[in-house]
Amino acid sequence: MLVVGLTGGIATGKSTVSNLLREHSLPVIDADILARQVVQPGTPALAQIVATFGADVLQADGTLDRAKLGAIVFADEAQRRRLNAIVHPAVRRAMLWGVLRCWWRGARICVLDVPLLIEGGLWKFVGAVAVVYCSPEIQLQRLMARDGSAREDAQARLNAQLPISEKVEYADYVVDNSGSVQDLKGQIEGFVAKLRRRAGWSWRLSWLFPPWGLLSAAWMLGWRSVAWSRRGSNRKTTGRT
Ligand SMILES: CC(C)(COP(=O)(O)OP(=O)(O)OC[C@H]1O[C@@H](n2cnc3c(N)ncnc32)[C@H](O)[C@@H]1O)[C@@H](O)C(=O)NCCC(=O)NCCS
Ligand SMILES: Nc1ncnc2c1ncn2[C@@H]1O[C@H](COP(=O)(O)OP(=O)(O)OP(=O)(O)O)[C@@H](O)[C@H]1O
Repeated sequence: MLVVGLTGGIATGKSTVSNLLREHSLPVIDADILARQVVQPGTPALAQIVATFGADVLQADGTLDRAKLGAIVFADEAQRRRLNAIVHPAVRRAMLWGVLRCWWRGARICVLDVPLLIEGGLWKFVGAVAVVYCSPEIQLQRLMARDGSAREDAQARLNAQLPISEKVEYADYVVDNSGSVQDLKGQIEGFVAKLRRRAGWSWRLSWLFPPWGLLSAAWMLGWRSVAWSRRGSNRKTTGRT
């Protein structure tokens, strides 16, 4: 099964792209949704959040006050790291189960929509990285319009992630979402066709004979790490940072 890591900057359009991919019958596992599920009342992650940030980050009904916690963690990197250390392991476990479910159902392609795919190092473990791009200015405008947030708050969220120009360097595919949603739909047609070609036919073999799947996954991971380290040394010799 081809596991595609879909990422981008905040509000560059990952969810919009994910919805279009679902319309093409590709299964999408959304890390933002999982990150909400793992902090539902009664979960160990929510208990750890309360122990770390205090009961003030809860609403009267016992659910997480996301706006309050967001205001804390997007203003302070150390606090954000503490939150990430609680939530990310639970999200990773849930994603792994999601991938296994896709494989079990015989999916040929499975898409992981993960905002922090590059920052968290998960990009190394997927078969292909797709980055949804738009310029930082468009990103900021869309973020402010969607969340009704002030420019400084939106900028603080943008600053909590690697700049989009750096994420693009990790991409096997770039989806340019600077234009209209109609333009995007056209690009997604081509993108899905490329993914289907890349997934090929060997997924059937992997499903019927799991050791083949494990071997080809190990080969792919090894090849990606060699290709990436070569790219890294080329960048050093050409003086790029
Ligand atoms: C801080 C929280 C409570 C704010 O909730 P809120 O509803 O306002 O935002 P939401 O979860 O919808 O996230 C919106 C976007 O913010 C960005 N974002 C979220 N968390 C982070 C983070 N820790 N670091 C950088 N960017 C982040 C992502 O691009 C995400 O798509 C929430 O984002 C959270 O629990 N974050 C930690 C978990 C996490 O890293 N989630 C991202 C996917 S794993
Ligand atoms: N091509 C487009 N033209 C105009 N608006 C768009 C376009 N693509 C997405 N948007 C809007 O921009 C906002 C951000 O898009 P979306 O929610 O898909 O981004 P995201 O990358 O998933 O965000 P997050 O990182 O917060 O999860 C939404 O309000 C969406 O409707």
